[in-house]
Amino acid sequence: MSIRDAVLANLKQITDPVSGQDIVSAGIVRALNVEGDTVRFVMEIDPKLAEQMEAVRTVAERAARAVDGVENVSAMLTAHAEKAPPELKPKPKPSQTGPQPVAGVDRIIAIASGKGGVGKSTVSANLACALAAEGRRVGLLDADVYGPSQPRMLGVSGRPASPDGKTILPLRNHGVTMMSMGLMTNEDQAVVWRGPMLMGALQQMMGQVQWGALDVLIVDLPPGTGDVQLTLSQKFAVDGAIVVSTPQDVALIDARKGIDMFRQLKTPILGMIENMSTHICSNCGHEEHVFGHGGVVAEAEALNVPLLGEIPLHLDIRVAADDGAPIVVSKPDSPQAEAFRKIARDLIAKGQA
Ligand SMILES: Nc1ncnc2c1ncn2[C@@H]1O[C@H](COP(=O)(O)OP(=O)(O)OP(=O)(O)O)[C@@H](O)[C@H]1O
Repeated sequence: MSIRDAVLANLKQITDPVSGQDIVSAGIVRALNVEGDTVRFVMEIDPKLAEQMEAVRTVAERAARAVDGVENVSAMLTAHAEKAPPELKPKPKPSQTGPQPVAGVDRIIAIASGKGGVGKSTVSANLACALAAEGRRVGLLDADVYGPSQPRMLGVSGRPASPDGKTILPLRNHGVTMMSMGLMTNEDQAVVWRGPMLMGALQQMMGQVQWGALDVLIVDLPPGTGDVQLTLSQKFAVDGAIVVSTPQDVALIDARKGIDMFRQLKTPILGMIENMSTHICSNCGHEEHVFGHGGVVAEAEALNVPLLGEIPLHLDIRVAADDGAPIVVSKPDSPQAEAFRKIARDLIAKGQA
């Protein structure tokens, strides 16, 4: 049994005091991430129950640590999305609070997805590295507080330094300057991310991180249409959004919501990327359409947005991401890397990156 499965099995022994189900089935345990002997996950809870759930969090951490091979466990409490998101009806703000540029940053591109797990972070990391390989000065902000994955994907670790206590020094690898909101949270501390906190944290990341002079800052957003997306588009001059989706109907429905949101926020949509487009067997090269095929092409056409590219589902892409060197860095000449590199070159040719 893998460590992940063993941790999940132990967590399933814990009852959610609210629903009476186990905390995994109740959907409380999210973004479970195993890296070597370190296990991280978040527990999505009703913020009103934070005190009561803190006890459950402690038990959950202990249960995860009981698994053989696990040394460190970090479980964070996060507030689950409350009510209908206010972002559906954004109110225009007075001009002085309108979208502002970030000093030294020429362009901001947001990478979004309607649904989690469709490969938004993988696309962001590869696109950032591919743009850097083309000679662009690239920053990557991992704004996915619920499941920060860029430190792992880009192979960086450690907490960013702040020599003066005001500015934050980003990390750098594969030619990309990177900062992750996940690196700012204290691993031992339970954090309930509420809307205003998220907004504050995002503003801090954009304004206080010493990005230096960048041609493009890529922002890897959390999935869905929430506070982070809203704040980013309302407070910062976002030049364009790219929406990543798999060809499945369920993912596409959510992708459409994301596109609607950006349209309402008047953020230009640069296009859609179909990820996990076809599965290419790493042994025999046989192609298979695991999640269907062509769904995103059709959707992009229906929504009148460009299709920027199709990325195959390939084991090497996943392995490269887990090993801290995205495929465009670890196997730059592979057809899988070429799929990302072509998108990067096209964006540069159009003056968008
Ligand atoms: N084209 C691909 N081929 C193979 N594996 C992929 C591909 N794209 C993504 N993956 C893998 O799928 C998993 C989910 O990808 P990723 O973390 O990029 O998704 P996400 O949309 O950012 O998810 P979330 O926002 O929920 O964190 C990862 O293990 C990643 O390595």
